[in-house]
Amino acid sequence: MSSGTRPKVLLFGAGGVGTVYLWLLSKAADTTAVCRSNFYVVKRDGFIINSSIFGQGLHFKPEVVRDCEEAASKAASVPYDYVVVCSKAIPGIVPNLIAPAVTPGKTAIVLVQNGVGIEQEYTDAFDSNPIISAVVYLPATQRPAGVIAHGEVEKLQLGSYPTSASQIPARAFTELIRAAGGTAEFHDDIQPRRWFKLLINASWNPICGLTLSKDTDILESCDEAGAVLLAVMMEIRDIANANGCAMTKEEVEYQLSRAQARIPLNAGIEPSMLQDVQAGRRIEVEAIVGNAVRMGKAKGVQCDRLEMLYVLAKALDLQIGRR
Ligand SMILES: NC(=O)C1=CN([C@@H]2O[C@H](COP(=O)(O)OP(=O)(O)OC[C@H]3O[C@@H](n4cnc5c(N)ncnc54)[C@H](OP(=O)(O)O)[C@@H]3O)[C@@H](O)[C@H]2O)C=CC1
Ligand SMILES: CC(C)(CO)C(=O)C(=O)O
Repeated sequence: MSSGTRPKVLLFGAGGVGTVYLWLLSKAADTTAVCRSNFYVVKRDGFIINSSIFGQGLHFKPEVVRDCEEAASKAASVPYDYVVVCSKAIPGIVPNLIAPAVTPGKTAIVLVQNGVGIEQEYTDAFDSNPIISAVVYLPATQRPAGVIAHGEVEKLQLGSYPTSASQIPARAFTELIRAAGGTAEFHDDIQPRRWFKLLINASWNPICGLTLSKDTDILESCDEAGAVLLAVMMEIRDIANANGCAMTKEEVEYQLSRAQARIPLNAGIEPSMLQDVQAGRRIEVEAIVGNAVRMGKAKGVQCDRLEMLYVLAKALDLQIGRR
């Protein structure tokens, strides 16, 4: 590790999820965050996290930079051990942006993002660096800039990418998150965990984003809704199964039941894709829906409902991009 026993971490994507991990990691590592629209606010006032788990009004002032070139110049001769990517998973952009802060053969890149098929562009860009793939359960929103609301779950599931790569960097990062007080599980193969989470994201995220509705509002909208959601999730399950990540119908029903159980509590969730649509931001349509559809079609899996969601969400994303 770089300085004594404290590893050196750069966060790229200081939004809802990233800031909670920045706060946690700052307890066990030397941290710096790349900030964009929140740069001036955070540089002046720091972040405030209101978390159902860690406490309300948590104030901290991290080291912030405007981009990875500035991060690299501040790092001087001591390279980053980790670049943690918590921006939205929009393909074709981030590897170039983080490159100045990535030391070949040294810096591990940790992808804390939703979706499937998101890792390969990092392996292509950084073929001598460890790539760590992380599935994240952490409902969080940044509103206004610098103020993070975090709900009742915090869990990372981590593994190497590709699965055959050395496990040492992913295991070390898992230990770092634990040492910082977070919840982290190492998995020999992280891909089945990605698909299990995708059951929720590839179904609820586009449906809620396209309808400007919380998940429970969809379920309550008409008698047909529950069966349609189950059918979409079963298509995702079939694609996962065809790609070597077996899931049972019971696991699918469990994922659907989580939203059903929140109806009497009046506790609907606004998935991140809905929040992005409301804020006029580009959506993670390829990472969360498009990649799965393509992987399904390549294996001859029937996924008409998911494909329809992809086409609609893609058109919405392009429309947002034109505004
Ligand atoms: N939010 C949630 O509840 C959950 C999210 N996830 C997943 O976690 C990942 C992160 O999501 P979330 O935290 O919601 O994302 P946010 O949109 O809250 O944060 C992303 C951050 O990345 C920053 N960013 C993007 N591009 C750049 C750039 N070029 N330079 C500097 N900063 C940049 C954004 O800055 P700017 O503000 O300037 O755009 C923003 O602060 C996603 O893959 C999401 O699907 C998973 C579980 C739950
Ligand atoms: C499951 C959920 C809704 C929150 O953890 C999510 O992953 C998202 O908002 O994208």
